Amino acid sequence: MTVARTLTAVRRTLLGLVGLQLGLAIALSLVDSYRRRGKKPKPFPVTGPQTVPVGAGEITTYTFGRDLYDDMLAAIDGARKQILFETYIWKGDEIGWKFKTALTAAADRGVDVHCIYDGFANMVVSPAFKRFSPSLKVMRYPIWNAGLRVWDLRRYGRNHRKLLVVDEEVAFLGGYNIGSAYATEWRDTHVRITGPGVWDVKRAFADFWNLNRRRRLTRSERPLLLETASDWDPQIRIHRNIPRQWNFPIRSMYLEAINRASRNIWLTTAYFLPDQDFVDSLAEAAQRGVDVRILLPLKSNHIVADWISRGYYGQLLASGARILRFKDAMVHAKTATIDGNWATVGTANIDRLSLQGNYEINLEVIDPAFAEVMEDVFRTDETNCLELTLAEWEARDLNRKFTESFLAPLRPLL
Ligand SMILES: O=P(O)(O)OC[C@H](O)CO
Repeated sequence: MTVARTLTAVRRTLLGLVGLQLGLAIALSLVDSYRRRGKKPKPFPVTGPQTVPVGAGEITTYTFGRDLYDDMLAAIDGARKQILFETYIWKGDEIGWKFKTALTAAADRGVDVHCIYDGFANMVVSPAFKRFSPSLKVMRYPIWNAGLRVWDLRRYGRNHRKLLVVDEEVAFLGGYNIGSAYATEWRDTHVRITGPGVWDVKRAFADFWNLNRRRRLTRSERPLLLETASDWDPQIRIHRNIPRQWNFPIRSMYLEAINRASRNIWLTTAYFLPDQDFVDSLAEAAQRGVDVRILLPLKSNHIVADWISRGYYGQLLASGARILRFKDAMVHAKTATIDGNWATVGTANIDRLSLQGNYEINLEVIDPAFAEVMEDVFRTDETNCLELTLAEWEARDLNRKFTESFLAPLRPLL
């Protein structure tokens, strides 16, 4: 056989394998969505909004969408000067309309309202919903943002952030997208902050707006938010992934905190597809005696992500880490708390798309009172979890082991 024939055979085999993997992924998704038809998630335990003072401001933690949306809408209704609103998903349903109506009313009474939503995430939302009053300044982050620079990987990140800033006074950020199902059916975590941290969230919005605006500024126009902050709050940091600047601090933030943990790491994530270094850090923490708990959905809304995620369970369980699976509803939170001191709440999932691909925003807080709230939330979630033991994991059937291994090469895509 000539070299050329061998290369052709290898190429066909590889293409065939990739085709089979994608085919299996599609088949799993179709079967899963068929099985879910008409099924409603069950209620789950939640903690009410809890507020603690941190530095010169306060942080309120939300774990139930309806509580959060009520407070966000009240803040929009009370705005006097400016609203900055940014979301990955903005459904055209009852909750989506409530936000659209409140934002439009604010703009109509003279408030300066800026909105950003992601074009790709809202492709299925009706075009009528996506027509806005001219009183609102709206940016649809485009589906294709690379233009003719197809080779430029910095232009492929999605805008996955979810935030709201009202005047100088209050900022919200966290895992919640905007939609009716998230109000009651999904377990998620968001925070409301006051104090110097608000400026950082405002800066995050303004930088994205200025970086991605389509139209050049006229001579008389100024970029959004030229002024700088006057205060530093040592307990609070806002970290932003900015793919356009190839800047991904949220992964580093996690790794640094995990690597210095001495007592506990309690991590909650909707999708768990970390890189090997991330898994190693968690496993090493467990091996040095840290109480590592990873809380995930038993079944998320993306079944292929669940299958691929399972590929990491063996190493983690063998290291002593515990895996807790939230049952009967989707847990979509992106949070962690460490050693009763450190905590993060944000938009970044523990997967490649979030940690090395998309625009994201996470709050990092070093404060025992806030860490205690986050531990309280975690304990409440644990009451709705099934723990997966190493013995159970090792006893799973061959079909499952085969599917996990077969889908493993798709990991870098997610
Ligand atoms: O990308 P996230 O974390 O906001 O989750 C969104 C849902 O997966 C939509 O299907």
